[in-house]
Amino acid sequence: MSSGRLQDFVKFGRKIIAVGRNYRSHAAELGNPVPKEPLLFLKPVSSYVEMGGAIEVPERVQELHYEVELGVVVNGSGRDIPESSAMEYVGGYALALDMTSRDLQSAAKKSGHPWSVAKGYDTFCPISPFIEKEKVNPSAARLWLKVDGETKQNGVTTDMIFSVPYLISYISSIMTLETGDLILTGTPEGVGPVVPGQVITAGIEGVVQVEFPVKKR
Ligand SMILES: O=C(O)/C=C/C(=O)CC(=O)C(=O)O
Ligand SMILES: [Mg+2]
Repeated sequence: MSSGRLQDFVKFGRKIIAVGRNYRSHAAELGNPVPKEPLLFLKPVSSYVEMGGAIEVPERVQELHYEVELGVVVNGSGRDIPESSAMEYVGGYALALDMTSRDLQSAAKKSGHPWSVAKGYDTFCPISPFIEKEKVNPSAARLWLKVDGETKQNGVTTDMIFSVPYLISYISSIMTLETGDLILTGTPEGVGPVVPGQVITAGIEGVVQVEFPVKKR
């Protein structure tokens, strides 16, 4: 697949595979145990919103949280990928927000239900433009997020429990990874609520910055 099309992963990618609790600091702030193996869930590609769009708060959602994350854009099709060759399947990166209805997620957790509703509404995956592979060190990228100019998250991917190569290998042992798929690698500490009227800015230090207003759906 040409790199031109890879840059359009938002339109052509088939899956958003998200990793939960991949930073000890975030697991601790929500009172969750540190996972022994990656905790995976899927978000629909219909949840993408690109720069110029807005994050929508649905009527049913009482507490919408931001989570800044490093996204890994897959290039190539692979299953059972060894960790040693996993980086060959990285086409590039993106900065993403794993927007989460924390109230619906808490209710789902109590009932033993999946997180698809809490994580899957339209606009719940704000995304930066495609970032070339050479521009990001996935084991030392600083992620930051501000709400109305006030810093809320500031973490470094060095603190991930499971590294990008490990995640690629692990995920491909379950489902085939395909060009344009996006892996959301989890959020560092500092998650919290946003309401309509606020503006989120976020970035990978020295690489990319995004801005998304929050509005009512
Ligand atoms: O377990 C919880 O209460 C919440 C976990 C998440 O939402 C996990 C993530 O999406 C993450 O760590 O990035
Ligand atoms: Mg997340």
